[in-house]
Amino acid sequence: MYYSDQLGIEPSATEELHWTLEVSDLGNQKWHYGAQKPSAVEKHLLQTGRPVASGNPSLDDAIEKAAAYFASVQHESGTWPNMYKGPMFVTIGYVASAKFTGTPIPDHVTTELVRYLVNTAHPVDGGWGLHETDKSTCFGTTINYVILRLLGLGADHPTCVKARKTLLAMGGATGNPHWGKIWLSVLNLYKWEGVNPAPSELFALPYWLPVHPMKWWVHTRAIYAPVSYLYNCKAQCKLDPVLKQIRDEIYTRPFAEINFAACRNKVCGIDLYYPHTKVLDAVNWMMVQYDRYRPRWLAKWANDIAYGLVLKELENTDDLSIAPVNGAFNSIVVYIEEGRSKRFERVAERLKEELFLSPLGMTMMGTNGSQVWDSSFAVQCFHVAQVHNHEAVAAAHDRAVDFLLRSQLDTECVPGSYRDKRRGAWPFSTKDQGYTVSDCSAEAMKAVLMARPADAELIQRLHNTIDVLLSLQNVDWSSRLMSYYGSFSTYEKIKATPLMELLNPAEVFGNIMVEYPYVECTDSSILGLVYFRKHSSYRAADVERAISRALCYIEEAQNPDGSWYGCWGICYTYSGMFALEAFSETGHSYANSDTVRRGCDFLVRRQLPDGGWGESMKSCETHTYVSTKESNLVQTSWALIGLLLAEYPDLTVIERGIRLLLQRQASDGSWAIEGVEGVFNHSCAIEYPNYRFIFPIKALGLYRRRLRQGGRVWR
Ligand SMILES: CC(C)=CCC[C@@H](C)[C@H]1CC[C@@]2(C)C3=C(CC[C@]12C)[C@@]1(C)CC[C@H](O)C(C)(C)[C@@H]1CC3
Repeated sequence: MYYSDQLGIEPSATEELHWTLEVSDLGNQKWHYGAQKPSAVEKHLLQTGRPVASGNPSLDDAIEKAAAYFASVQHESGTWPNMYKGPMFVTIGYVASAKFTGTPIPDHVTTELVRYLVNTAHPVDGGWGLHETDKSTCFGTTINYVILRLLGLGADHPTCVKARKTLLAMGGATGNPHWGKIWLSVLNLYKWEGVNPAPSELFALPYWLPVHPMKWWVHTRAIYAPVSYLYNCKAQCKLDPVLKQIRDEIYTRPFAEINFAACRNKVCGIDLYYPHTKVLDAVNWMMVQYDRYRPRWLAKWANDIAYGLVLKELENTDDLSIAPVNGAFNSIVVYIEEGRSKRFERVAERLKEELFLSPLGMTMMGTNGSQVWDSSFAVQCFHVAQVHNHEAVAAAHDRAVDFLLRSQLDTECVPGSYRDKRRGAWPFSTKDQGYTVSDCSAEAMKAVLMARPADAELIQRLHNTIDVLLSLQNVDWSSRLMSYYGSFSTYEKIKATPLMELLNPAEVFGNIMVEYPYVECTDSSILGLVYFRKHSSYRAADVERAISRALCYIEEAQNPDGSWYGCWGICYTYSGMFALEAFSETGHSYANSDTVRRGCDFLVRRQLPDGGWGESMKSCETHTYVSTKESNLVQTSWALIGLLLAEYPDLTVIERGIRLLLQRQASDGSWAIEGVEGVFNHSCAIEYPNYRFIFPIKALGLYRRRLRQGGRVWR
């Protein structure tokens, strides 16, 4: 029973299966309301009852059943739709955009959005954090409280009463970090003079300057372009009775008495992950003076430049935007410029693709999905487990491969977008989103090569992938200087110095200003290149050199205790798996490599008494391995995959982990969601529900292979 049920908030249909999920050929997803016969996919996503655990299946049975179950919940588009949730600061974008632009939110959506927030409120204090499993913070509590009130929940509703009490105890909404203050200002619940400056003039600076925003990390610049526009015109929603009431509810003092300018640098201590540097404070102070005295025409001129960049982003993403945060800001900016134009309607419509439904209710996801990433790993795990051509799996396997082939980027961005060549690469979610990611490209390439190893036309298509991938490696002089030579970053190679982090204004996230070297991205890139090398001699010398440089980087990035810090999954377990796979594919194993040996020993030392592994989100925040009490299915699989690929000699260690995977499997072959697996920017956790199939299947498959090689059988 959900908390929302206890409070009498009924799901938008007494049967939640009244909802249907529409998915296009390119993986774009949208939930619709209306009674239709639910498919296996909707049942899988919305069912609440779980089958009981099945005891001890045989290894073959477990693999067979798991793969068959996973195949059965694939959508016919070749994707595995799933709720990519966790961050608690995204839905505000959808609700604020609707409020600002006067776009109605349908009742059934409203109900489900409310239900999700009611169900995720902190059980003790009733607030919300940066992500779903976080402690309550000022940011999370303020914006989600505002959402509930805008969606029509009364101030006297128990959920609001409890959250408000917590918010006021934290000092009220003036303690919000930068982004919270921006959303509040857009909603006319705060004053722009209390927001640290983000002038659009930054985008008008000459590109050769090392601080030019178009050299920042793609997400940060994609968000700051529309934000700077809103800042320069001090955009504000029309004040109405509800907003007036909220103004009276979220502060510890009457709105009219608050000195907003004095709150510019005030951030609630609970929220603070990345405090301002002195450099940022000084720059902010200067920009405040600038903002005060600059002529109106200059602000407008700079805004035209920022708007031009927003339009290019929309063109390059078919009106979707890189992710919902900038998508929501973009929709407001387009509305200010064009009113309810055709473009605005389409941007607002596409924003809805980021909403997803679960038994808890509906929320806005971190991106429009994880389609390409998941389908790549799914294809790979079917091959590793040698079930890709089994009757229950073959069709799903082929559909996933076709989806990947359809999703390869085949156009360039419009000129003047400050984007690199992308033809041949793959994105994380969908082709429409259209942003190259290094590891997504490499893993997708690996998957299609596993499926169609002898396809000459495919190899030809992959030449472009190789060109993009090679262009992404960090190999210029500054990378030598900063010792990330040979590494790969996420979307682009590093274009501006990491010293830019001194100007990180976000307060709640680390490492967002520029690209960084990432061990996982480097590992996956190696894997992609190694697979390609097996099938083609295209740019052989370059590929060879890229692989060896990347390996050197990973060796250097290893910590003295043998671990690698993971940035996109929790945490050392995730990264350890990727690193060990990269070494294994290049001929290094426990027997012949000291690096591998230390990597394995680190993992083995963390095995829990029940044979599994469990790592806490605190590892990411504190950069030290923090174990959970309970072991976790996905992390256990990661550790096992690493050890198996490294040919860790002691099979009993591995066998204990394998038993745990089998014990947790339900009688229908599935596994339950156990906890959050992913992370970003060191502080925000995000769920990857498909990992609970992909990685256990891969681990079991590798284990079976190992037993067969040794001529042994599972007892
Ligand atoms: C702080 C900001 C800007 C918030 C918006 C959220 C996005 C930045 C997040 C949500 C999902 C996210 C973590 C993601 C990634 C980057 C940052 C994203 C897009 C990437 C693509 C980086 C490379 C990684 O190896 C991997 C492919 C796993 C992830 C996938 C999700």
